[in-house]
Amino acid sequence: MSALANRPFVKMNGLGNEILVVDLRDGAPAPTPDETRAIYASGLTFDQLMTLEPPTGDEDFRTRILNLDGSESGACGNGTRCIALLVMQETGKRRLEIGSAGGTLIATAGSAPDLVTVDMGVPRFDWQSIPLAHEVEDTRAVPLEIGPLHNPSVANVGNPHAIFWVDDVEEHDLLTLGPVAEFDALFPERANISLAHVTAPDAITLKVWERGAGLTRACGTAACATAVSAARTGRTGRSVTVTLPGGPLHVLWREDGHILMTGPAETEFTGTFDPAIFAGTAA
Ligand SMILES: N[C@@H](CCC[C@H](N)C(=O)O)C(=O)O
Repeated sequence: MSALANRPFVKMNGLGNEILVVDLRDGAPAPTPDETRAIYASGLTFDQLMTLEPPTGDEDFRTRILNLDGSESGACGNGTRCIALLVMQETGKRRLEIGSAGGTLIATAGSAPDLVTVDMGVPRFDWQSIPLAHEVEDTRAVPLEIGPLHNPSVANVGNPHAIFWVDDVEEHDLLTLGPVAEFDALFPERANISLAHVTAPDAITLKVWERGAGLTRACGTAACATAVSAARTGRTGRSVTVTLPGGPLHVLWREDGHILMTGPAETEFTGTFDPAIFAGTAA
C-alpha cells in the first residue's frame, strides 16, 4: 500500500496558484510521479504538490516541488510562501530556512498575517544555466519565434523561464502558444512561458503558462524572472509590482543580486488521502 494512503494534506494557494502540501517530516517517501498524477486525477486538483521533508543540515526543513504532470521543479515561489506560512503558524517562527533542489530559500513573515517574503536567491542568465540547447549571443533577447511571439528574455531563478514582451497579455492565445514554446527544442529541460506587458517603470502585467502545469492564476518564479529581466533590459527599475490573474506580487532585485518576492498565502482546507487513489500506482 502507498505510504500516502490516509496521510493528511493541506490545500493552500498563493494568489490562486493551487498548492497541495504533504508533510513527510517523519521520513516517509515522497510521492512518485505516478502517485502525483493519481492524486490530481482523483479530483483533488492542484498546480504543484509540495512536500515538507526532514532537514539535511542547518535548514528548518526541505521541500520538493512536483508539478501536476509528475515532473519535478527546482523552485516554486508561490508554493514556498505557502509552506513557509504553514510552518510559521505551526512553530511561531518568523524566519525559516528551506532547503530545495534549487538552493536554500529564506522566508520571513511579512507585515500582515498572510504575507511572506522569500529570498529567492540570485538569478542566472548564462545560456548553459537556463539551460538552452545551444549558445546564444544575448539571453536578454534570444532568437526564437513562436507564432506572433518573438525574441524572449530568458532567466533561471531555480527553474527555467522565457519571457515574451508584449503590448497586451490578452492579445495572444497563451493556451495554444504556451505548450509550443514550453516544448521548443531550444529548451532541453522545457521552460515556463510568460507574456509580460510593462505598464510603468515599476509595474508589469503577467500571464504564465507553467511547465508541467499549464495556465495558472499566478507563478511566483515567473514574476521574479520577469522582474529581473525587465530591469536587465532597461524596461523597469529594480522594484516592481507584478500583477498576475490571481493578484499582485512585489519583487525587489537587490543590489547584491538576491531577489525578494513578497505576497500572500492562504489555507483552503485539510484532509487525508483516500487509499483508493493509489490503487494501481507504482509506489
Ligand atoms: N507555480 C510556481 C512554479 C512551479 C514550477 C514550474 N511549473 C516549473 O516546472 O518550473 C511558482 O509560483 O513559482
